[in-house]
Amino acid sequence: MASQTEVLENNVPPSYRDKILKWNGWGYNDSYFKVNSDGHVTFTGDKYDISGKVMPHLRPWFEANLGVDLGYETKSQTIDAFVIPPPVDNDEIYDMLKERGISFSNSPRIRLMRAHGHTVHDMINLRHGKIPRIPDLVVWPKSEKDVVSILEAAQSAHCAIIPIGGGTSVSSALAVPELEKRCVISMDMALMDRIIWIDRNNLTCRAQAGIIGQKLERELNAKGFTCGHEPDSIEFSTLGGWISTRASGMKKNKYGNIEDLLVHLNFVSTKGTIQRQCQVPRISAGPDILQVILGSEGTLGVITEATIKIFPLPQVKKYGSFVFPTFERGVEFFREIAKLRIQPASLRLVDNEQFIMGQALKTEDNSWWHSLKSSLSKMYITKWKGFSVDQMCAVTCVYEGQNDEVDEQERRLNELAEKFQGVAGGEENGKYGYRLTFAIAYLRDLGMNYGVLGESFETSVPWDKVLTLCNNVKQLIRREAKKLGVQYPVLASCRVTQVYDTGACVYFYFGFNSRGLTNGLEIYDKIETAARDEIIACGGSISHHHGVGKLRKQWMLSTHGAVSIGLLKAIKSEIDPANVFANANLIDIIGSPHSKL
Ligand SMILES: Cc1cc2nc3c(=O)[nH]c(=O)nc-3n(C[C@H](O)[C@H](O)[C@H](O)COP(=O)(O)OP(=O)(O)OC[C@H]3O[C@@H](n4cnc5c(N)ncnc54)[C@H](O)[C@@H]3O)c2cc1C
Repeated sequence: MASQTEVLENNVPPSYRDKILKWNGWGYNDSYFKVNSDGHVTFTGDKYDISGKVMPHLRPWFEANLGVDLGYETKSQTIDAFVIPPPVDNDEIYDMLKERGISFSNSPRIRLMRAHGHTVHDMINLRHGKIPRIPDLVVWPKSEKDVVSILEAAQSAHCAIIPIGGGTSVSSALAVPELEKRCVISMDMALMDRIIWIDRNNLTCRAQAGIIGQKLERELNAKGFTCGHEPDSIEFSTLGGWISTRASGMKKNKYGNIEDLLVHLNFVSTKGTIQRQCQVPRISAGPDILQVILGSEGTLGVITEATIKIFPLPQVKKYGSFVFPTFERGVEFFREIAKLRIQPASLRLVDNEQFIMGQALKTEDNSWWHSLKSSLSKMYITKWKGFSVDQMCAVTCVYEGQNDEVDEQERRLNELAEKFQGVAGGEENGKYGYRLTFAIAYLRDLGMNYGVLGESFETSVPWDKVLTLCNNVKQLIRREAKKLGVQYPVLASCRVTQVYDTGACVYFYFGFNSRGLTNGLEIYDKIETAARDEIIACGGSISHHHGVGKLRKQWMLSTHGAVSIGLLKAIKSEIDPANVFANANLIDIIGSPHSKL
């Protein structure tokens, strides 16, 4: 790492982010996929179900589906080789923070750890390149009072601020705009991580915004409650991050999305604090200001505390699974579930490509796929039921509730599945599908070691367009990749992850082997942009839950129209006239250095 002449620090707290997370990949330092000396893939560490296990089908899957050659490695540079730009110094802010007793540091590594999220660009820049502009200073408020104090100091010393929660953003929301000349402060919310109170009568909980999902859930569970919000990033993402990105969790059918769970919050802006005077379940008092803050992506101010709904822990949690002969049948099944409003806590339909990928991740002893290949069940599925292994797909579900409620849900789903030629696949396969969720996030890093560029992206779409959108986008990805010179098989796969009355959320995985290409990332960008254009042409949205950040900003105008964008700009210039919150997410601000207007 390039040295920096002077490191200025005050009372730097020990931080999980700096101690146990990777600097150039996803998740915990000790947890990653690797190829053993005998050529099989295993998962290291001891934090996940698959830790320490061998996945004998994974390497062949990578070879067949992405043309990966273990002889061709694209290892990451080391942290020592990484060139970190020097900070924009601002003596005034250092002095003011010290006077106010605020913890801060401008150490290169601490700044780097807060300079990015987890897009493919972020990862490629870390592994093989550099990040041209990173925060100049990191601060750690311990309370709302500290947040107010930091904002005052930043305004007075002409600094910009970017709040950071878990740093799991996949929209470039945390990237510092390259043209920003001011000293940029990354406000790390990690020390504001407490549950403040739990109200058992009204079933609400007040927590500080920096609390990480897994901690919030663990502490609520210990008291007999759950908040029910379970994004796939729950291990690292925060309450404040969820609100500011309008996050969605896998169990939204039962508990709701973050906007349904949010009752109240405190929001510190450069104009003062927004705080509703009463904590009521609903209010008819003009447009809802909470809806302006939800999804504001750090552009307007800092969420410091929030009150959310909580629920008694369910009596039963049970998994289920089904296989369907085709994706079409699976979508019809989901459509009917939504019509009848009988969706269990979570439902996922994976296409054939993802079904096969899921099987490739299983250890030999527990592979459903493996047993299908060799046992009577394969005969049952393929011969008697007429399923083709190249087309079948799977549904996994989570049931949560009272005993009789779950029994009834299970009974109705089993009955309905039969109508669409679905075959029950058992609880164990359902459970495995969900448990894999957290490990799958590590898979991209393995691919990147062998030249694979991969990403996931998502959308929401009306029911009548789900199938067209899924088929068209997958075909487009393969077509564009070929046209742009990708020489190996391309992964284009999707799953339906949320159902609504009027439509669904569709989540895509896309990846290709960049071996032999000099401009892999450019090709990647062209394909992703074309895929997003296709999504929109097919009636989908720019995002269901990942948000806009800077990555999807180009589609904001066509999504909302000029009048609405004008309104968003007016809100921004009213609440943050000096553009202190200068991450440049969502919209361009007239007069700001990044503005194209
Ligand atoms: C493997 C993986 C799985 C994911 N799964 C899901 C999923 O299932 N559902 C889902 O919705 N998303 C998912 N995401 C995306 C991401 O986790 C969410 O966007 C999440 O809500 C971000 O929270 P965070 O705390 O990490 O925020 P960060 O990444 O730190 O920040 C995101 C944005 O919020 C702002 N921000 C953060 N905290 C505050 C605050 N207190 N006040 C004001 N602004 C703030 C930041 O400035 C930034 O603009 C996933 C991402 C990854 C990498």
